Amino acid sequence: MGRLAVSAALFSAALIIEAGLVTFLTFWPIGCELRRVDSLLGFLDLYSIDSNLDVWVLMLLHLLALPLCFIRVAGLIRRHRRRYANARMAIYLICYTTQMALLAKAVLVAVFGSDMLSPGRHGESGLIYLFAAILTSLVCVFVEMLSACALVSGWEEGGGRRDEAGEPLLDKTDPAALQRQSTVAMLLSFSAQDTPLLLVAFVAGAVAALGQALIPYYTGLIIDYASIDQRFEDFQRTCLLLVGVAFGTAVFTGIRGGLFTVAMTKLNVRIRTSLFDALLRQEIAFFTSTRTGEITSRLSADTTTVSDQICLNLNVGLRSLTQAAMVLVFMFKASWRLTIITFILIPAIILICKLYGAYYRELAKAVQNELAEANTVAEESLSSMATVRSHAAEDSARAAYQHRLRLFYRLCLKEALGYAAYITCTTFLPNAVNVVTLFYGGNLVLDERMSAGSLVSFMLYVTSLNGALQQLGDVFSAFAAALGAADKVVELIQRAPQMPDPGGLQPGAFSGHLELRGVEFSYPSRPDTRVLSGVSLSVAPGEVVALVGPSGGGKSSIVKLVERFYLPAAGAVLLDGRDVGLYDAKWLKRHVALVAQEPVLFARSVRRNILYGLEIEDGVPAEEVPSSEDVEEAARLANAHDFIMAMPQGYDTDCGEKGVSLSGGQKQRIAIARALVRKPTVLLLDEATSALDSDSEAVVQEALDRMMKDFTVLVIAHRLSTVANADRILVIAKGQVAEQGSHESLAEAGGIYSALVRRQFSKTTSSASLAASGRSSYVNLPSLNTLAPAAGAVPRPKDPL
Ligand SMILES: Nc1ncnc2c1ncn2[C@@H]1O[C@H](COP(=O)(O)OP(=O)(O)OP(=O)(O)O)[C@@H](O)[C@H]1O
Repeated sequence: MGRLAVSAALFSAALIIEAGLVTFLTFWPIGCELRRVDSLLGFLDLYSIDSNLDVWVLMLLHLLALPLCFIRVAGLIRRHRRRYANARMAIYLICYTTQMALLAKAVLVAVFGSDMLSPGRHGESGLIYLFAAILTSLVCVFVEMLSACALVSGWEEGGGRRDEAGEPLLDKTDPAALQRQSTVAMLLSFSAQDTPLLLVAFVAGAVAALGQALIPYYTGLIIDYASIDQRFEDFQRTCLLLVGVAFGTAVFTGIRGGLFTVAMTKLNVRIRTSLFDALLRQEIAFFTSTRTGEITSRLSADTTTVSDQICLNLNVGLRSLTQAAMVLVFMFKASWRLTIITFILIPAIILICKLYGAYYRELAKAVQNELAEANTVAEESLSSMATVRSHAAEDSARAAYQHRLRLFYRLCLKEALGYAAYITCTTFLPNAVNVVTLFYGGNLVLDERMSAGSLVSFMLYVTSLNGALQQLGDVFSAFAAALGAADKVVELIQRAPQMPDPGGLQPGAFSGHLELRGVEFSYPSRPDTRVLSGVSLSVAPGEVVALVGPSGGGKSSIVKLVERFYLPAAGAVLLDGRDVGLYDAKWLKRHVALVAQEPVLFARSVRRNILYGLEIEDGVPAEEVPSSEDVEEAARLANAHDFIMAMPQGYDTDCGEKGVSLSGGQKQRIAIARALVRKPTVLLLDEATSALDSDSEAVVQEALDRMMKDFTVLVIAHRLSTVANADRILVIAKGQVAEQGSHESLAEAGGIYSALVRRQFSKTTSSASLAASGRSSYVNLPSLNTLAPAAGAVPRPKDPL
């Protein structure tokens, strides 16, 4: 950072002084009183000196510029020493050599006066000098502009690191610079869609800037007419003109502001939509490894920062730029000498802005990160408020949040200090320049080379230019902050999902034969821990297979693989003999329905919760959307119809956020209805009753028992009644199928299952025998999971211990 800052500072200083000089060399002949030029060939005479003060101004400029020009050339030669053949280097060298020759000549003239290079002797070569000066100036400015753009957009970032051949290392090794490139490209492509709107806004802004520049001009005229020339009619006319100009300026300023606000909103909507789309595309592993607070912070805070800051600053930036350009033209018209003096201000302000921009960008990124962390901590507590309350953990939640906020506050303090230093400099510099301008301008008025009105106009221009430049500085740092936030948003938008897209298979006939063949699996967040090792199982159409076994054995992971939340590392998950990945995702989710352990409902009506994923908005053709009768039938099957009808608005009752206004059992029954309304062929039941109290469980279990007769079912069960009802039982332990068979055969086999059953009986006070429980009756017995945790398995909070 240190070396980068120093070289950026030197680069910027040289660049700015050069730009000043280029302008100086180009405008000097134009600004000079033309009566002094007998012919164009006599242009060298333009360097003749009017007063001692002029000599000092010239000397100061040249003395400042020359060493910086040398540093710049030396830096160029060092950076490009292996690339002499490079065309860019050649252009640089020609331009700078010519410029240095011009500068040397200017210094000689400034020191010894124009006699030394008389027009008579050097007229011919002088003309060539003039064209060379203008041409080289233009080329230099163009090349430097490209260079500056590259620096800002990251093409030349990376601390100037180069490989052996002197090529920038960035495209191979610097992800930050690459990210910045794609951020800028994506933002440009987002904004490009509003080009007509932005063009109109820009034209309105240019007209407003012209108006702004005219106001000081007419003010100066009014002062001259009122105090010096005493021309009353002209005075009145100019006053009226000024009112007209002020009104026109206000109208165009309003148009520009309004249009930019519209563009800002459009950009915001576009960024949010793209980001949300990108998030919906991501694989499940992304959501388990990224905290929800961080994601929502990107979606809310960062997208707003990006669109607001970019549009606002584009608006202010363009306005300031056009205003500065217009004001400069008027300033040159009023007094070229004074204009050159004020030009000293530009390098200083731009240099400070550049350095501050780099520093601020880093800080802004850190502040955004810290805020996202604080949000995550708050979100974690707020989204699990019941758990926080039930463990009386409010104090630790508050402490964690306060800790994050303290870190955030410290960073903001740093940011504020940086801002304070920046404001101090940018407030002092313009005032210092005002004093110098007044001093020199006063001298010109005393020498009668400028009218008092022109001096007043000029001072108003200087104020206007200061304002424009200060705003440009603010724009620069705000852009930097917006780019920092945009980097993260664009990174998410461009993130490619780590799972291949599903196929488009939608077979007409589907029997629901489910098979896992030699499946090996690890979670992406823990690639070294094998969760399933060579699991093979098969569920025939219409069969009910129960998965039992110790906690952490891998039962839920099997269901997640069938749902294609994850991909197996080896082996295959097949439906009707074809890989699950080949099926169309929407088709698959209609034919293979899941009732999860902890049902999630959304803040919408009961009806829409049952229809979740099957509405017209989900891309389902109108004729395939289940009817109200279908919804009610599913709810009846799920034992949910009666309690739904008992609610004030029946199926239109709002479930509240995450279904808070319903009990656990009610939520689970709605989730079952949601699965049934799809009329699936395969049902996956993941311990659907484990989180319920015994009353709710009885009702839900009854619904499940009823369902199991009609579908191919893979059920993770820890209730003996469910297990006993199954056609086949698979014992999953340590990621493998340890045993399989019927309840009776396994209970007698003396393995893991019989140990589970034995221990369950010893814990049960009730003497209800398993055999007597029958296939359809429900017996509320303790969990099989509680009996024998697998060695090495991680116990999880959901276990009903
Ligand atoms: N998202 C995840 N990321 C990483 N590891 C996970 C994840 N989910 C589960 N695991 C781990 O995978 C292993 C198997 O978990 P799984 O949920 O499949 O077991 P289970 O047999 O269903 O357990 P339970 O009966 O308690 O639900 C466990 O060690 C668990 O810690």
